[in-house]
Amino acid sequence: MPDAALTLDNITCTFVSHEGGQQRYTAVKDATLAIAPGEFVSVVGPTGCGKSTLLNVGAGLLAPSSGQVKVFGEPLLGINSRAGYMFQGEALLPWRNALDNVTTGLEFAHVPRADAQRLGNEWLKRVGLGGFENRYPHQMSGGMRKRAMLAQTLIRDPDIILMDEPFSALDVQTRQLMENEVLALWMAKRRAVLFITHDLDEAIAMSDRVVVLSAGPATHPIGEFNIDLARPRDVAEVRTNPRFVELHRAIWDVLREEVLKGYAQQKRA
Ligand SMILES: Nc1ncnc2c1ncn2[C@@H]1O[C@H](COP(=O)(O)OP(=O)(O)OP(=O)(O)O)[C@@H](O)[C@H]1O
Repeated sequence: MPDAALTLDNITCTFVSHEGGQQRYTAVKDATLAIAPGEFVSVVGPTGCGKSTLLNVGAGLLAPSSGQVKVFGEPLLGINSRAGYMFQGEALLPWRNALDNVTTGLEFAHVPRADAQRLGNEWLKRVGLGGFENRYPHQMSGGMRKRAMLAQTLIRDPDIILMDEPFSALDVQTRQLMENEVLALWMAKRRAVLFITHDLDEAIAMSDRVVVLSAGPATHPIGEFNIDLARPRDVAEVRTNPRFVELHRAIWDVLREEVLKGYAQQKRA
């Protein structure tokens, strides 16, 4: 069997709070998750359960307290250079136009400027921003900024794509358009994707597999579902498929209780 693209093996993350004494909070405990090359995996879980923490561990931005991360079979030490990371918030530099934002990563990788600009323009076209290369972030809509961020993440053709609720700030229509665009780009390249979302519909519509996390503290996977819906998929149309409805019910059965627990904890906090 080929190595998984990304393996999170028995990961535990304990944070130490320095406010008011040395309080410890174990956000993630003994979490194991593997993503095959070319596989699209979504992780869903209640708010604040530890989804971003797991993604940060996979990106090499956060060292786990225990456990191991492997990238194509090799232990990860430091930043995961085979991964591209698309954050939840705004990641564009306000003083750079769309083209210069999209090519930032290439610049860090010392790609010659002419090559970077050619690739940048190609990617801007691919995400529907052809002709907008000179726009600055404040001159773009939320959807346009997300498109630029997508191009910024994919331009280096990473083997692993990590996405943390990338479209949560968008209106429903723009969001569905972007989801379809991501699927089309993914179908063309078939990279490993770890997609974090709290939206179960989005997770099912996009993924090959949906992993459900327990409410925190000590979050870990408690359910895993293969999404056997045919591809290519249209994220809006697939929601009316009877199998989608069936999968939604089965996953929600597991997720519901965790969401309620997470909600109760937030109210207590
Ligand atoms: N650096 C840190 N120091 C202390 N606690 C942290 C740190 N990072 C995360 N936490 C805590 O760990 C828990 C999990 O946070 P995380 O951001 O991973 O959750 P999430 O599931 O991604 O949340 P959301 O759904 O709101 O995006 C939270 O209780 C959070 O407060």
